[in-house]
Amino acid sequence: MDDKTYDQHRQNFTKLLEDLGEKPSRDGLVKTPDRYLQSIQFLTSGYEEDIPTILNDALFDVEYQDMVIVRNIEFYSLCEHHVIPFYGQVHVGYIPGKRVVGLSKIPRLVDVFARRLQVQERMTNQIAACLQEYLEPEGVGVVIDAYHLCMMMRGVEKQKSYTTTSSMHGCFRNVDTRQEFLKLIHSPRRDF
Ligand SMILES: Nc1nc2c(ncn2[C@@H]2O[C@H](COP(=O)(O)OP(=O)(O)OP(=O)(O)O)[C@@H](O)[C@H]2O)c(=O)[nH]1
Ligand SMILES: [Zn+2]
Repeated sequence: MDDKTYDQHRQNFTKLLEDLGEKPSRDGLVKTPDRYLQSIQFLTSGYEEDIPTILNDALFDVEYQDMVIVRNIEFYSLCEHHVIPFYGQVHVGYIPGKRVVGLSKIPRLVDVFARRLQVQERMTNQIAACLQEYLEPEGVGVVIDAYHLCMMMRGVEKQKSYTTTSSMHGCFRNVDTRQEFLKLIHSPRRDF
């Protein structure tokens, strides 16, 4: 964003604070428009990310034909309807074709799709489709459990309900593979 545009947003946000009944010139609020703009830029930085750069050649030829699962990947995203956070955990599984991906790249991809204005279903599909495209695995499964603050601190105000979405590609659409994946991601955490 260029300086002129940034300044315009700062003025608009200051006006919004004023219209909400605040005094933007008071101590605690003087820097708030800047803090807000920097924070919203970070929270939507996923648009700018380049997936090939993130994968950074971390695709390795390894002979392994069974399921790889990275579970409990925490994320924070923003609901596109209310611009209020939704947050939770992503569970990713895949069965490699010719190659495996560097494990850390999976949470990095999750953040690419989380740091945008999102709906949970789209985010789930985007993570699965991205892994399917770059890894060309036998199959991939993504499950997301998330709390939506727009359903908690406003709106229906339900504190305990959370939303689960899933996206299955390739062999993860087979009943047995899907069941194995779901069983593993829901099994209790083991100490080791
Ligand atoms: N499917 C889906 N819906 C979402 C997600 N995040 C928020 N929503 C819903 O988007 C809907 C927007 O509905 P509207 O009726 O236009 O908005 P609203 O009047 O603020 O709705 P309430 O939240 O019911 O007060 C709400 O039902 C939200 O719960 C999401 O990730 N996926
Ligand atoms: Zn919402």
